[in-house]
Amino acid sequence: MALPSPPYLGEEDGNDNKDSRSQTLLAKLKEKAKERQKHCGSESTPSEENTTPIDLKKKRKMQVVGSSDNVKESDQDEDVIQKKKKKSAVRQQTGELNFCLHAEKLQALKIVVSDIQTPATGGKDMSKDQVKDSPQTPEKSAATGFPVLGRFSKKNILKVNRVLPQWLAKPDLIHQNIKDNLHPLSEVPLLCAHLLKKLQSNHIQHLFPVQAEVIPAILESSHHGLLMGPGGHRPRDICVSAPTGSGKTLTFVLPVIQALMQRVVCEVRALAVLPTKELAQQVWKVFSTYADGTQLKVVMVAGHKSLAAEEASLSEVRGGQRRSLADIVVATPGRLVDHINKNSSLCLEHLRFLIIDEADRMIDSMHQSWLSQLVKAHPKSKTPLRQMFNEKMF
Ligand SMILES: Nc1ncnc2c1ncn2[C@@H]1O[C@H](COP(=O)(O)OP(=O)(O)OP(=O)(O)O)[C@@H](O)[C@H]1O
Repeated sequence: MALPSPPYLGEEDGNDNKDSRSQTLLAKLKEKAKERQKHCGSESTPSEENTTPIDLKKKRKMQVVGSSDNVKESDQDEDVIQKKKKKSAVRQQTGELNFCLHAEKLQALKIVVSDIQTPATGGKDMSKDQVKDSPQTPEKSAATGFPVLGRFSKKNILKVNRVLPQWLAKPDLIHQNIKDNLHPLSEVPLLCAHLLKKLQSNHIQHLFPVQAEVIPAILESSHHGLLMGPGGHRPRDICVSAPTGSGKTLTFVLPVIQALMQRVVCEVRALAVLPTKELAQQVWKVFSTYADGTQLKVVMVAGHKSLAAEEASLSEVRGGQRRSLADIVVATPGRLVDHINKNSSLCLEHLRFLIIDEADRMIDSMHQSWLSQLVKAHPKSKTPLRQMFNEKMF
């Protein structure tokens, strides 16, 4: 039996059927979606209050995934619309939550800030006077219990008055103008005939101001011997500060030679230390010039010769006994330390005059610790340093 074929309704009728079917399907889906929305809304509302935005997102995602299992592929468009709607709802909710969280944070910050500003005044600002009077140690915040840092009071610092020693605070001032303050040799007291003659033979008729001031002072202090100054006191140390070319070299050369020229036994009694070999050579030359005609011997140890040659010029051994060959030694710091450390030919037992020329530059070479080595080499090293400096210092 043949089945009755459906009546031909034309192409338009077929299309209508399809449309009506899809419309009904769409209507169903919409209903489902509405139900789901209602369902989701009623479920999520109470719990979302206690969840973080991240949890909410996860939840939404789970729901979306769960719902997609039940929906057919043809429903994807509708699903996307629903997702967007949900997302916007979630964003709105999370925005509110974020706002709430921010507000809470701000509140917390406000509490902390107010603690810092007003720990002890119950929220009121402290006046400047109160801050000044506040204790030195940091207080603990009443609200947090943490110590509040940075609240140290200002203390008036006592002004320190610099006190210079008398010899620096009240120095003997010497005229700067050399030409208008020349002193004829005949007027200079205590200068011996030998040196006057030597000066004249070197075409010097006048002494410069610094020379006229310092030479008599040194001669006076050594007038009663090398160990004792005026009144039985130890000879004074002397510090001279004068410009270049003012004649400082003769200022110490002349009195040292005059003080030593009557010596009986040759021993190193004067030591001049200079920063460079060239300066040592200049000073050695001046010493040699004015020591000429006396029995004084001037020796230079500045590295211009080998250490052994310098050693030989300092002393010799005769009859099993060491004999000094130098009364006045002119040295550079480096070589001086070498001789002190490496051999015993430099004996400083009888040293009476220590001359530190170019003292400002010599401070730079103090890293060689030549001065402390010198003090150690001196037999009076166990006595205080100032006694070591009984000699004159320029
Ligand atoms: N009374 C004097 N009359 C004439 N000339 C002098 C006199 N005293 C020193 N001179 C000469 O003046 C020059 C400078 O002297 P000197 O080298 O002693 O100065 P200084 O103060 O030691 O200088 P610097 O700080 O550069 O060593 C030298 O040529 C020296 O011969």
